[in-house]
Amino acid sequence: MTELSKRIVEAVLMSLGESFEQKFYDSEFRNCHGYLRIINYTPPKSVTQEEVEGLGMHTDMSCITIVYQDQIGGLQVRSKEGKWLDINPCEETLLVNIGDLMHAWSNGKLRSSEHRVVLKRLVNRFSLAFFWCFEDEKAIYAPNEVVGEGHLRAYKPFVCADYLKFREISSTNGEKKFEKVGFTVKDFAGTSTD
Ligand SMILES: O=C(O)CCC(=O)C(=O)O
Ligand SMILES: [Fe+2]
Repeated sequence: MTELSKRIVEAVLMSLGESFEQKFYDSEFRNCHGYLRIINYTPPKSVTQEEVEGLGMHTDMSCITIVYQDQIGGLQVRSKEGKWLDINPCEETLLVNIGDLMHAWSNGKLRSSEHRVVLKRLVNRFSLAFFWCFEDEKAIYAPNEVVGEGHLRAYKPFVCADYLKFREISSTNGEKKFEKVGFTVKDFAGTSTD
């Protein structure tokens, strides 16, 4: 997974600018680390509504997240226009989400994916999510070349661990957030109020 994450980050950097993977991989992403979350969703015994919340709407606190979901499906990603799109399970296919850390580092050029899990069937669902993150002590500051001439800086510099702490403290503690994303890096370090 480590090797795959590195390759994906390099590809993502290439998408931001010519030779950006050579310019920025070693200096910025060399000390990234990952952790794997194994999630088992047990549905309620009976449901009255069509869709049951499996995992509330959120953004990931990672640079990228690699997700495997089983054949049950249920993962949804929100489009820029606010429409929920089903990510249908596909054999031997992994999904990559951009997370908040990459969002801030890229000055918002790469959008942190807003996603959730809905349980549409009364069966167990299983997924694996591998979070690839900056080291805790890293100061996240979009390089000038990434921001680009004539563009405003959308995020103040911040230390990774401080953002993780902020999310922990401001998490909604079980409150329903199916339709609300909760706090993100915009609330923590955004320079504008929109
Ligand atoms: O279970 C899934 O498909 C997604 C899990 C997820 O988004 C997360 O753990 O952050
Ligand atoms: Fe997630």
